Amino acid sequence: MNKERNLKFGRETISVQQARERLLPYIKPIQTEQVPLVLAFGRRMAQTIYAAHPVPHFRRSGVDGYAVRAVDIAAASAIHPVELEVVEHIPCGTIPLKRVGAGEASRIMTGAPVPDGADAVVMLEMTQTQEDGQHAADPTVLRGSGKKVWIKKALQSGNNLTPVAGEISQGELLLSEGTWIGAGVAAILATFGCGDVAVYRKPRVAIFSTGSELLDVTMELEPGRIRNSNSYMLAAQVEAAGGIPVIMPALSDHADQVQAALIQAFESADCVITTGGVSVGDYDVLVEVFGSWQGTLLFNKVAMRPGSPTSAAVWQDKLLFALSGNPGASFVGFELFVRPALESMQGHQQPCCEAATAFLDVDYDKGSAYPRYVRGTTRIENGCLWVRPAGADKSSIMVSIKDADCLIQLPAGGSGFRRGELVAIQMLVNR
Ligand SMILES: Nc1nc2c(c(=O)[nH]1)N[C@H]1C(S)=C(S)[C@@H](COP(=O)(O)OP(=O)(O)OC[C@H]3O[C@@H](n4cnc5c(N)ncnc54)[C@H](O)[C@@H]3O)O[C@H]1N2
Ligand code: MOO
Ligand SMILES: [Mg+2]
Repeated sequence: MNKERNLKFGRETISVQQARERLLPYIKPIQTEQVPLVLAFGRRMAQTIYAAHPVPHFRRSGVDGYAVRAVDIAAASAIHPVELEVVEHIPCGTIPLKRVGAGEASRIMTGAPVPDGADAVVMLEMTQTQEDGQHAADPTVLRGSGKKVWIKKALQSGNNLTPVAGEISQGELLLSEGTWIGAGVAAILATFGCGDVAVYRKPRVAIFSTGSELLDVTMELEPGRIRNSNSYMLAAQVEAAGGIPVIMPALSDHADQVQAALIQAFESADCVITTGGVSVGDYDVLVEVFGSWQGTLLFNKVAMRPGSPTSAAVWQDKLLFALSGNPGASFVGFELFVRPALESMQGHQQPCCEAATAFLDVDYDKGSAYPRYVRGTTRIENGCLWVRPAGADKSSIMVSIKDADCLIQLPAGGSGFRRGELVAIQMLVNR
């Protein structure tokens, strides 16, 4: 066997876990940048946020009603309402000027500061005033003080108000570095006045496809040729993982030219992906490239189906992922290796999400020498999660990828799996 064939066939098979471990030393947080809050959605925090003030920072009424002293209305009921004198009206955004004393109440709106002296707020519906019936027509009728209100319900001290720091204490750790900025995080950042946010820069990912059968997306079909779908599929995956995809021009068939093109791409890319050309075929150019790779080859065979020829290498501390050409294998290879790497670069602390379990919805008869990662579709029935293959799950099949919301992780060996068995699944962001 000549040297070249040795390279193609003499591959050391390692597990998915071992492959991830080999990648780890090269996955480093990317630079950070300040962006306006509205442009930070979907990015990851590059700063830690502690509460600069308590929330709420004033005792906040939870209802529209009357701020009272609970002790004054302890005997109140619908039959025996307790009469109080209204001393003030407190809309939201104002500061109460009067203390609520014995026998007194202040009319207050939801979200307004509860006045000193008061320790509960009675809902409007549990009260009655002389003007009830008029105020719908004239909302200013009750604005002043010196009116009476009758309270028809007793309350405990603290009812219907949130104390200072009832939600968040000053100094509390709110958002750790690496937190993904979604709706809830955006609300916290806005609450604490973070108009600009430090986030990790989006990694630029160059995507190359290989193979002289490939036509560009706008080209007419020709006999024996297909359109390049993997580059666009991978670009969508890169974007979903927070990166900036850059679809690169077609590579030539010559290993030295391919190596030069890849190395050049690293000048502006944080990471490079190739698809195709990693198996044992005559024209599998990446194999040849890795035979004379000027950087480090990390692995070139992983115990997994699909995508066993998935390879990875390093060029000057940056990662090159060489995914299989078969669309299913390319998709899965990205999810297992590239997505976690891109997310780690953006500060994600646990990018390899833990598997959940689901009941298998159909028999799955194929055993496998390697663990399988089957594209799956989940459904919930009576509160239980069921999963079935998204469609034909051969590595060469592209059309079922769109229906996958998870990868079903089937262990190696055995003669298949029966409907109703519990299987591990890894959720995807694919739909
Ligand atoms: N004799 C063997 N043959 C194969 C083996 C093996 O071990 N021995 N492994 C099989 C496995 S497993 C896989 S996976 C594939 C890997 O193939 P490559 O990574 O070398 O990819 P190509 O040969 O370039 O293409 C395979 C297939 O995918 C289509 N393809 C490639 N690029 C694209 C693209 N950008 N968009 C759409 N489709 C693409 C290509 O036309 C081929 O049909 O090898 C098996 N063979
Ligand atoms: O490694 Mo493959 O199983 O055809 O994708
Ligand atoms: Mg091939």
